[in-house]
Amino acid sequence: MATQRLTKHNAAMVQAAVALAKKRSADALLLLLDGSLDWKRIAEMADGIEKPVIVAVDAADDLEGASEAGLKPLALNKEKAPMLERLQHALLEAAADEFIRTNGEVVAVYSGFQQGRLDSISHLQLDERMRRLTTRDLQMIESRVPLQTLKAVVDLAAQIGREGREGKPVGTLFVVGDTRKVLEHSNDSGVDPFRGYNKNYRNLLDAKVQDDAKEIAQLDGAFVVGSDGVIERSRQMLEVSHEDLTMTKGLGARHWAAAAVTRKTKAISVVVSQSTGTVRLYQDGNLVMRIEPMDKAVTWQEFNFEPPSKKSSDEKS
Ligand SMILES: Nc1ncnc2c1ncn2[C@@H]1O[C@H](COP(=O)(O)OP(=O)(O)OP(=O)(O)O)[C@@H](O)[C@H]1O
Repeated sequence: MATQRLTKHNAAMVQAAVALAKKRSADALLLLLDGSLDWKRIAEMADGIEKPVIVAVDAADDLEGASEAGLKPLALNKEKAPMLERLQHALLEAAADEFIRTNGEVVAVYSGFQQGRLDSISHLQLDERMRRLTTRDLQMIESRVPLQTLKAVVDLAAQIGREGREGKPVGTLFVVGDTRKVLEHSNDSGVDPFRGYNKNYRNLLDAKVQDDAKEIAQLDGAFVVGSDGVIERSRQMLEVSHEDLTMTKGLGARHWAAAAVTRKTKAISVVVSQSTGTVRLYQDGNLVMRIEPMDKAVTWQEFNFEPPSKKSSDEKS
């Protein structure tokens, strides 16, 4: 478990962020932390803020007691990521959990320069285009696959679409549910790296397994995933006829196969397009949801510590 100390300095920063959030009537206050804190104290300090006070840390364990204190807990699982990425991720997750509106204003306090020391406060105006599918959207297609599994797979797919792998775009396909039937329509396209592993090492609800899946997503073929989130097979080529389907122009074999398999089975397909990063969900052969990659809509600027050079400011004036 990691803890973050509520030093005099950190407390003063939280107070300043609370004051700013109140003054600007922000839609939420976000505390991006390196570990657990005295949540009751934080709630007391934020007293008077009518809007959500979100506390985000990397590990879910460190958020124990936060809900009870009246705060909105957010586990990030982004320990090694650079600060701006963690902040962006926290905002996206907060929007997905409906703690904030996707076009709201948020005051965020975080350690931008030194771990454990809250040194930065940002007042962020979120972009309306920062659209993230919400649990409510997913509930509409929950019918056959439990929401928890669907959410984990869609989150992972959106992440793959957004980030790719090592700077390269990655496309992939997850076919979720009705595995027995799905496997009747699929063949190995190569050695399946998950084969032979215990179920616990194949469950996509687990962050480590998600990382493994991101690696394997670079290889050809689809993941066949059970309703419980367990990867039953990876690297599968689907063989299904798709004569009776209609498909958006420009989509290729991966998307046709994804849609077709949901016509023949009760599974839901979650496809990431390599060329655009867009995630599409198919059910009964139809497109039921499309999620655009968000990092193309939300642009984050790096901090710039250098004052503009004399020359460039002259040019502007
Ligand atoms: N029947 C299939 N089952 C599983 N995977 C497939 C199937 N057909 C194609 N793929 C995978 O999709 C990859 C890309 O194929 P293609 O470019 O035709 O698809 P696409 O639908 O245009 O997707 P993208 O937008 O990602 O390019 C292939 O290299 C292969 O890994």
